[in-house]
Amino acid sequence: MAQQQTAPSPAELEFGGPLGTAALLLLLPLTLFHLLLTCHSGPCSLLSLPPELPPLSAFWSSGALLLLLFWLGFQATLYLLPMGQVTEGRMLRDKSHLQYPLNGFRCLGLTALLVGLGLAGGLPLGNLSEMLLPLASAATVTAFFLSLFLYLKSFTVPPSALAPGGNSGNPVYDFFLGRELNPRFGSFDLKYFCELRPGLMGWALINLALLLREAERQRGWPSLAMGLVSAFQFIYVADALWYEEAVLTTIDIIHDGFGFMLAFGDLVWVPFIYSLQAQFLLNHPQALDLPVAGAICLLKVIGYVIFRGANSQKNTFRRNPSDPSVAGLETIPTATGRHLLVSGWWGLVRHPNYLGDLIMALAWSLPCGVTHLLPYFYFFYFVILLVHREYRDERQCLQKYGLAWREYCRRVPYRIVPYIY
Ligand SMILES: NC(=O)C1=CN([C@@H]2O[C@H](COP(=O)(O)OP(=O)(O)OC[C@H]3O[C@@H](n4cnc5c(N)ncnc54)[C@H](OP(=O)(O)O)[C@@H]3O)[C@@H](O)[C@H]2O)C=CC1
Ligand SMILES: CC(C)CCC[C@@H](C)[C@H]1CC=C2C3=C(CC[C@@]21C)[C@@]1(C)CC[C@H](O)C(C)(C)[C@@H]1CC3
Repeated sequence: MAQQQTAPSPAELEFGGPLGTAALLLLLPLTLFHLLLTCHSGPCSLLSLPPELPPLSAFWSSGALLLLLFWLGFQATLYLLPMGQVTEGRMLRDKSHLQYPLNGFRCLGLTALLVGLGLAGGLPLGNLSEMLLPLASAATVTAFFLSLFLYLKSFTVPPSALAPGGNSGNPVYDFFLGRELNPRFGSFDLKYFCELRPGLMGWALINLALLLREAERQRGWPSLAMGLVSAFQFIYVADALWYEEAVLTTIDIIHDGFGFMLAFGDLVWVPFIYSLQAQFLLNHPQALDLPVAGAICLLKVIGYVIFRGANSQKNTFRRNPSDPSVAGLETIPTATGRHLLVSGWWGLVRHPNYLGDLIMALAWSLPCGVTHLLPYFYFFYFVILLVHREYRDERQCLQKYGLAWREYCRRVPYRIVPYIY
């Protein structure tokens, strides 16, 4: 029988409960626009207001909204193309499994091909770099309406389809966290689509537009710093789509509902905030020596090896514990029948994937030099996000695995950074 979903108690509410989430609903868009404006201002000071505000008309254009809707429709069409394999997600509370298409990398390839053809045909992609403000407004409005739709839709599904944490009964809190775990139209999975497609590829496209604009301004090649930032971040996007299946064992897919947090995160925060380093470099060019660039590349490789190794190891183990690549690892049995890895990457710290991601985040900021704080915004935000995420995950794992989780914490005492945290 399907297990009934009970509302979390006030002590279990996350992000500061209704008040905290109400504040975030306002603060997240404000931070976004503050950063976009600051990045384009001369002083580019993270801690003071941009010296002059553009007219209100600079924040909105119907052209930007149309472009955004076209992009979403285009990516949705690619998502629906019957290419590649289909895989099964984790067992749900009603004992069923959902099917997910694994065509993300091919969609990236097709998108790259069409953009390449467009550029060869004279597509002025660099112009996108001057449309970021109205595009970000259009994406914010879209994310808001999508979240409202998701919130209303969640009242039409059975309790077994709700996320463990998003049904407190408080409308603001539930709107923010998301009530339904896997909202779908037929086989079209809205959360899985948004998590990996329009935002991630949009981020890579914005970076490319900024790089092209910089190259145009310099009448030739982009700077080394811009080249490194764009290449590092493109690798991150391509990696996410190549290992698309691994997203099915992340917290976003297995635990969090689809609400404003993820809709805004996926469609707005990722493309417009994660491209801040490239935006900064277009407006504040930085010279980079080759040896420094080499050291930054090494840091990126170290981060990537840890990030990819840890995520793939956990994903393979969760999908097939007898796979030869993970079968020899030491594990702890839990009362749920699932085991916890206690050697390999997951024996180093309790969140080795966060460690690798943080190292990469630093490597994305360093090419921007050390004269400004703004390019490091992503790194500082990411430390806060991942520390908080780790804390949330620990709480959930303690609930899921009880004594076995305590034993894991005893055997692997550090959370993210060995011997430090
Ligand atoms: N760039 C960005 O903005 C962001 C990137 N990320 C990245 O996304 C990736 C996924 O992160 P996230 O979803 O937060 O968390 P994880 O992928 O680490 O998933 C956590 C889950 O993994 C399982 N798990 C934990 N420990 C073990 C163990 N020892 N053995 C086996 N399974 C274990 C548990 O689920 P269960 O036991 O139920 O399987 C736990 O709930 C990370 O690399 C992170 O850095 C995350 C957030 C933002
Ligand atoms: C601003 C809000 C308070 C928080 C928003 C958080 C979101 C931006 C992130 C939550 C988890 C994410 C993941 C990725 C992107 C950022 C968000 C949506 C991810 C798709 C990036 C690429 C990785 O390879 C991944 C492991 C697939 C990531 C999964 C989690």
